[in-house]
Amino acid sequence: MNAIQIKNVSKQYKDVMALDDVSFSFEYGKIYGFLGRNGAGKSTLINIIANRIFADSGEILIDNDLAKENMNVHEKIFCMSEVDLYDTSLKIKDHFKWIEKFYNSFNKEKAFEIAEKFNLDTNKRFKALSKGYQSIFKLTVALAIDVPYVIFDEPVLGLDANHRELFYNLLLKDYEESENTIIIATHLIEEVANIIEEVVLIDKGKVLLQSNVDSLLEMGYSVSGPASEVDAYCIDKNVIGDDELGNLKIAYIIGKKTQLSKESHLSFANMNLQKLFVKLTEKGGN
Ligand SMILES: Nc1ncnc2c1ncn2[C@@H]1O[C@H](COP(=O)(O)OP(=O)(O)OP(=O)(O)O)[C@@H](O)[C@H]1O
Repeated sequence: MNAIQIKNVSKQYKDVMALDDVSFSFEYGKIYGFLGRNGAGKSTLINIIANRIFADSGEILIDNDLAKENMNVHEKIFCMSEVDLYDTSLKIKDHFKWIEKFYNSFNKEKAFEIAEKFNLDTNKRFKALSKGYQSIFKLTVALAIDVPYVIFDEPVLGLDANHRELFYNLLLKDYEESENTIIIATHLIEEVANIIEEVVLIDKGKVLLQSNVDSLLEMGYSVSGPASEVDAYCIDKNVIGDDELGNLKIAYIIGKKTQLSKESHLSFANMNLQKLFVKLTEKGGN
């Protein structure tokens, strides 16, 4: 079922076409990776879905209702983004009290529980938090709001590895319990590869690819071993990238695996999705 339908949406900033006739749908109850390089148009589309800015043309439907300036629709969506919408001089615990007044679906007790898991000091003022903890506060709010559509724009920027893992674990636990639609916009595919089911890849304002993760992984594979053997194996293959460490090499290949000889020292593994995306979006330079 199509939950969020994006129909022919365009948005131009002076000479930049941030979104160019974009059409696709986010289906109900899935976790999406909304991917693209810096400046691809991810935040622009999210801000249009969240009614923070308006498209020049096209429309967004949410559960078949037009989203533009429609409060009924927007009670179904929460968007955690980098934009600071919070009063920076307020203490975190007071933010939770305010948010509870504005959002029926905000569970304050749950927010305090999540804050404790992250060791977020709720007696501190927002402006006194480190950059990482400011992000954690915003994630905490998003995780404590139970709406059908939750959008995260670069959620783990500034978080250390432990806090990233904690965030992903909490997100997955919520998802399993609620089956809400979750959209994670990021340029770090490998970060989210283990938790997302579907990928929408956007580049220069256009959708390049929409696929489920399993199909993407089936597009190719990686081969590793002694550099000279990897090079020999790759001669007639579609290699999209490689990494070397001393005499060892790993190459990323699009296509089907071919049989290795018994004497071979090579081994196969999954495609690296980040390499695949770099390849798919590399035309046009940096
Ligand atoms: N308010 C604005 N004024 C002018 N240009 C803008 C504005 N907002 C976005 N753009 C431009 O539109 C394009 C898309 O930007 P957008 O922020 O949507 O990309 P993004 O995919 O979210 O990138 P990032 O991962 O770097 O956040 C970029 O070229 C950007 O410079």
